[in-house]
Amino acid sequence: MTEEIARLREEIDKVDEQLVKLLSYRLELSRKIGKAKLNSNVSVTDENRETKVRERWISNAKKYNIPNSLVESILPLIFSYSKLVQINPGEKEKVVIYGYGGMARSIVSILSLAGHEVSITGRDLSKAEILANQFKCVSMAPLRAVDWGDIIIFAIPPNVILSNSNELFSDKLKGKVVMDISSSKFEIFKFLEELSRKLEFKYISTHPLFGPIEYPVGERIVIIPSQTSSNNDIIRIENFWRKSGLVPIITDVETHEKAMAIVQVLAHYYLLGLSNAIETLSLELGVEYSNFHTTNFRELNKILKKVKDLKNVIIEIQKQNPYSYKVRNIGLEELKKIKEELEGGK
Ligand SMILES: C=C(O[C@@H]1C=C(C(=O)O)C=C[C@H]1O)C(=O)O
Repeated sequence: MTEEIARLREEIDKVDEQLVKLLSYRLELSRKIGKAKLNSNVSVTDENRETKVRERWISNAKKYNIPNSLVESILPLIFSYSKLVQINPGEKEKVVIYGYGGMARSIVSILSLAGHEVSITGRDLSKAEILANQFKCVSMAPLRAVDWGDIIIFAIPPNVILSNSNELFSDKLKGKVVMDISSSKFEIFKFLEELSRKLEFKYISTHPLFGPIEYPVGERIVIIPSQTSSNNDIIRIENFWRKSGLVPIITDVETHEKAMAIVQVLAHYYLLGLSNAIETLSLELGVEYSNFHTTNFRELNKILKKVKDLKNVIIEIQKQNPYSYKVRNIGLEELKKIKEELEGGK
């Protein structure tokens, strides 16, 4: 490395620190604005103000010779965190997260930031404790946690819920709101609705429409009411998620499964096929293609990598969704049609 590069990198390190410091200061100002809004009953999002801020960024970008696309990627993130620090959950809930995997982590990050009291539990308490320490919440043994909390979220795979229900669900859940986060609802919904009638808990099915990311600010979460959740329970949970920074979508099991048949089952089927075909073709043609990635292929590769990392979940969704068979048939038919079209019926 030349001396010049080393010196410039030192400069960059200083600039990076300034950037983080300024971001922190901007968030501090938002936090103060949030408090002032609370006292005057003004809502967190102010679209007119956001438009003005964006215009100022764009004109500054021009002045300092920065591409607009940089502003377009940074500013939405700044807005969402700026709004997140203004979030005051109003009613702070006592929330129990059962599980310590990627999705549990994602949900804990946003709930603790929004100021709820969060307790993490599960079979392996040392794992629960590690997650709890990361986000300044607590861990408790399962029975104690369920006794303590008002909202219980099972962030564990549906097959674990189904096969360990005797251990996981007890009459200690009576009167509490219980949610699961399974991707496919058909089987688990019926099972938990039945159980909620027996054990007298309020079952509200949910499905976060995001992967295991930290601080999923502004992402969507599906809410599916059951026969044991009242209108008031649904309003409470809708507010709970909204005020924690997510965007709730209320629907029913059937609509959810149909929508997931398209956005998950079909998309994953093609992506898995694409991933396998890439490997097969690369072997067949004897070509190492990694130096030839185009911009689109690079973006696609990021998605393919996620699909490979989550292969177990993806296969589970393919197995559970009631429309999977139909979806895959249509998927194949459409590929054939394109082939015929391209080859002129040859
Ligand atoms: C900080 C505010 O709250 C929100 C965040 C904004 C920002 O980060 O610039 C702008 C408008 C609001 O949607 C504000 O109202 O000024």
